[in-house]
Amino acid sequence: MEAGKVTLIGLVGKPNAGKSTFFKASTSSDVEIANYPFTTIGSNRGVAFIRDECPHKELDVKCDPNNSRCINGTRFVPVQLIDVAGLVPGAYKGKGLGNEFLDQLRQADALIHVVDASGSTDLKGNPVESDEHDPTEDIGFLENEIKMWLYGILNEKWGSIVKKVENENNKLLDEISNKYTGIGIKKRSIKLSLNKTQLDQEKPSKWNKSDIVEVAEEIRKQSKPILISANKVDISSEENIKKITKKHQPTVPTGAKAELILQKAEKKGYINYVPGESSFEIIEPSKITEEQKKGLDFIKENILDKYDGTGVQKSLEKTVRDLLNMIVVYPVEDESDYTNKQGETLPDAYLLKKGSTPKDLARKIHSEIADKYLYAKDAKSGRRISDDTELKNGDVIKIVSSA
Ligand SMILES: Nc1nc2c(ncn2[C@@H]2O[C@H](COP(=O)(O)OP(=O)(O)OP(=O)(O)O)[C@@H](O)[C@H]2O)c(=O)[nH]1
Repeated sequence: MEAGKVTLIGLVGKPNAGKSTFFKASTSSDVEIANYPFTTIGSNRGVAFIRDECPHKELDVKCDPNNSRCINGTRFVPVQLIDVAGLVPGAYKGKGLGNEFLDQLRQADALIHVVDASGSTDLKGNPVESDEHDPTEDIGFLENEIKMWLYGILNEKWGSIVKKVENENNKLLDEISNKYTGIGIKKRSIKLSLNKTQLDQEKPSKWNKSDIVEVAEEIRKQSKPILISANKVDISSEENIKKITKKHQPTVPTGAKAELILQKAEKKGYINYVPGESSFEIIEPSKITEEQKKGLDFIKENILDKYDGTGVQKSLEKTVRDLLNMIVVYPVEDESDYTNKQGETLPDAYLLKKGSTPKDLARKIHSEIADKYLYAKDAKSGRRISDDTELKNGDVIKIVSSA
């Protein structure tokens, strides 16, 4: 991921799986975070949030968040969500995945695949009798689409790749990286993928089609990891959820519609509810109708209690934390009181890859701060830390630079 770039999650799924519902439920919450200035970026782009325990509690200070929000000690750190439209099964065989689809796919760091776990819609999203369609079929097809798209890019130029490696002594890693630079796949991902396959990188002329496909699949896993959101849990059989979970990890059982209903009830002042939590509280029971009470009870019993929440927030957080391996770090300019130049306490929260060093954090803040980086301090202990220190989730760090 490039320095300074906001983490971008692509939302994909066949028509009718509940993608728009998931998108709306993740990006239009009316809880205080909604005042965030760029919650709606465009028709299909929005800001969603990852929760983290705000260090203000541990440090016993009052925070003034700038690039994020703090609600009752929970910091909501922004990520971008893009609703990737136009997924059609088998497209790669014919005219190829739609241009718009590919363009948005290129930008995404990871994907959440919203699957209709109830089996009530077929591969194209048309309604069928409940449970008639096997939802696990939907999973394989998306992975296959992306894999074959990546394979196609390599296969088209395979002859020249082989020549460059075997006749001109170029490295296979460099040659493959060149083919994928336009679609934003990092050399590091390709290196990991090639090593994983254990194919002979000096003799690509010996590779057959399935070897190239194997490499494409490894690159897919590294560069576009997928989380399955097994949606419509309220009308899905437990067996379907189990089948999907068995076929793909990670899978999160999700009730996107329930999440939206809870947020609406919160907006109307009927309940207290914060997205991601596994319970809500009815504010004034006399204000809601018997029907509404029944609906809320249904959500509590069949979704919140059973799956520990609606799964929308969990899907986003698992994608960022487990698939993208990210941590939250809090940079400050004055380590004695954890403030920036404006005197705001713990103003910013940044997402960084696990294994990031203080200099990576500097790069995320500003290229000039990175260029003129001198050293870093752990604000919690007040001690200077070495340049190769691996930052931890929740670290509060001061970067000293001559900028
Ligand atoms: N029972 C149930 N229905 C849901 C859930 N999430 C979405 N739906 C319904 O499924 C239908 C399709 O939802 P959308 O969010 O429009 O689906 P989509 O995937 O965006 O579909 P396209 O816009 O056609 O691509 C709607 O009637 C939703 O109300 C859920 O968790 N449970």
